[in-house]
Amino acid sequence: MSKVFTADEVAQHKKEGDLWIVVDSKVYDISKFAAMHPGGLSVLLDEDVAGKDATEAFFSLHRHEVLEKPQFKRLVIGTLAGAKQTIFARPAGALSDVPYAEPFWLSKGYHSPYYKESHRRLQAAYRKFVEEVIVGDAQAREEDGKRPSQRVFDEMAKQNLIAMRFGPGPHLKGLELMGGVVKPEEFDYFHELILGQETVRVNARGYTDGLGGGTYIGLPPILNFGQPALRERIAKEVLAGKKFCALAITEAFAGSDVAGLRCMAKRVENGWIVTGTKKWITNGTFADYFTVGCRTEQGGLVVLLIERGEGVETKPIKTSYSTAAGTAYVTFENVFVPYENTLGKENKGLQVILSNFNHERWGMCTGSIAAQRLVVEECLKWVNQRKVFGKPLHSQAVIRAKLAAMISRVESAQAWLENITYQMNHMNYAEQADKLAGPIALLKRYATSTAQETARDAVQIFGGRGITRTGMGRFIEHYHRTVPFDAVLGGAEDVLGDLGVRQALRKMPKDTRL
Ligand code: HEM
Repeated sequence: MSKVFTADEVAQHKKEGDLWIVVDSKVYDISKFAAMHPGGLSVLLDEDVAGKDATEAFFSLHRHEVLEKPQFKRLVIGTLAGAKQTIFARPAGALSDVPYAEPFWLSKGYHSPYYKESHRRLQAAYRKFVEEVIVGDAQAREEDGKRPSQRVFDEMAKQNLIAMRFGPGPHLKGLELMGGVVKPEEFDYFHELILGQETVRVNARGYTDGLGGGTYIGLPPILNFGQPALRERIAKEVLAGKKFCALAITEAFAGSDVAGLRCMAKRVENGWIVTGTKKWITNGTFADYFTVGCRTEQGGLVVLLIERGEGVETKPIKTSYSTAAGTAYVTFENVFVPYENTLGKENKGLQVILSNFNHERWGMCTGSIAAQRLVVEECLKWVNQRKVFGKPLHSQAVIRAKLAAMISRVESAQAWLENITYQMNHMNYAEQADKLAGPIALLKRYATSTAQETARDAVQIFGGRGITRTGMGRFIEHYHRTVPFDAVLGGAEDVLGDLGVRQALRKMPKDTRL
């Protein structure tokens, strides 16, 4: 690698079997690799490529990460005399300096009233953790469809990250959070927002849901409505990453209209007998505990904690994201559930189900908006390096107009999210339910509908690459394919929009007139 070659020396090696090229100051001997090159041999024998500096050609066809792979790093035999490396991968954990790639509070020279030092420390530590511990597993599992590796859950549990995902609260008491970067008593919703936004950087939507998505929505009803003994037992195992929860509300018969559930719970001595089905249950294929919404014989609803066991069957549902999310169809056949597994009161199940919706939807907004931002960064980089008609792609006004819309959408969504997060920090749970259910529903509707516009624009910018699962546009293809999830989970856009407006109308003063 230390050897220095002149341009003339490199130029001597320009034929099949004896082929060198230069990419970003490094000399590659691709004599043997050329025959295996996925882009073919002929492109490498082109007179502008063989024995030449092919940096520009390379970067218009490959992601930088190709050069980082060990099998390709090995092809480097030296450097080009007088040339300097100009393109560097962002080191693990570092911030991006592409404009708008980071929210304002993380962009050099900008300010924010919301974030303190503990937020910055958590962000820096967790980004590094995500890139060093999670990304590799995420990309591999998104591909093979297996659930996130136990190793990742174990590492997360060591840092108490699983506990932190549930936001501020007594469950954090006495814990050392991410090596002590934030104290349990100072942990607030902005810390939780950071975890939500950084996690999506793994760019694997199914995996992200696999990484505790079910627990994120399935555990809170247990923590908030379970008997103390049950609560403690389950929280201990789940926060340690050893057991997993799933929230089992939706059915083939009922989705956003939870009042229409058909899964039946019959009262028997010391408990319940449950029979019915549930569909689209995130983490269901590997969950140990199911927080299940059931109809009672009185026609009301009850929420029960059902443990995996006799009569409980789960089978995977293939959706447009990977089975790493463990999305399942769940059947309960005459399952006996002890009475102490009742969460909240009999026939008051709707209250239990609805109680966590705001927090859940807000959590979805954090991820959805951060994912939108990653797409903006991908597009800005691409338009900068891609040449069309001899000029960078950004020299086209229509492309700049698309970027203007994309940037505006993500910045407005982030600003709205931070405002709501600030409100959450200053309200108790009941106030949040009263005052923020509407705004959170409207924000989620906005975030996910703008996300879909951004996905469509990004595909137009990337062209064929934006619909190809490998290569330059692979994250755009992934985003475009999986973006509808955010728009459906936690309530479809139209339902949420309607909820937001109905909440506002309920609060209209009776005596107001134009
Ligand atoms: C060190 C040198 C190179 C390595 C290690 C390399 C590696 C690869 C790899 C792994 C792919 C598969 C797609 C991807 O993962 O991005 C690919 C595709 C391709 N490569 Fe290269 N490549 C090299 C140099 C070049 C050069 C100099 C050209 C110049 C024209 C070229 C042209 C192509 C083309 C046309 C494709 C297909 C792109 C597509 O399907 O969109 N490669 N290369």
